[in-house]
Amino acid sequence: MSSPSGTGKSTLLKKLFAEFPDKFGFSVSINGKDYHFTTVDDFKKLIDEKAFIEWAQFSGNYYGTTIKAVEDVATVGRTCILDIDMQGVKSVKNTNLNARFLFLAPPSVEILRQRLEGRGTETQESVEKRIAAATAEIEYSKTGAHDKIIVNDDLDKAYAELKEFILQ
Ligand SMILES: Nc1ncnc2c1ncn2[C@@H]1O[C@H](COP(=O)(O)OP(=O)(O)OP(=O)(O)O)[C@@H](O)[C@H]1O
Repeated sequence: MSSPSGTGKSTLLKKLFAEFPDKFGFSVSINGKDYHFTTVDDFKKLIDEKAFIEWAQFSGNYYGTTIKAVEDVATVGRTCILDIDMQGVKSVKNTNLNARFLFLAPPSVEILRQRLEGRGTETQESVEKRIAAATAEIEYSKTGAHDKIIVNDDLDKAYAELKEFILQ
């Protein structure tokens, strides 16, 4: 699942997890639990072995999602939902994971801006950064890279469409 920041992905996923607490999983948990720690050397080895769907380095620490972590979610009978951006979508497309791609789109860039500002979590600078990234994400979604595009205008309607796509 990918969407520009501020579109409403967390809002919708929260509803989904509340309604279906045992059906889904993430490759890493949101709250910092369930992380798998390893040494930097081992992490670099995994990069060389192309074990990661995506990885990044922030302030000297490495973070990443391995293909195996996603497969592990499936082996316990859950569906793994990945919260990824367009780079992540491209990376997943390069794996053998049997993935389906969903893009959650804002009704317009103007409304996205209102949501980001309304959430009260962003500085003016970070709003501009997110809007610039959103424009690229929206352009990418027009290339047919996703199996489904849901426009999050009305929350209940978007949630119904999300359930229909994800449970099929
Ligand atoms: N359909 C909707 N109509 C109006 N407001 C909405 C709708 N969906 C979500 N919002 C509001 O928009 C704001 C952004 O939503 P949310 O935090 O879920 O976005 P997000 O896509 O998860 O962003 P991020 O990727 O930055 O975490 C929130 O204040 C949320 O309440």
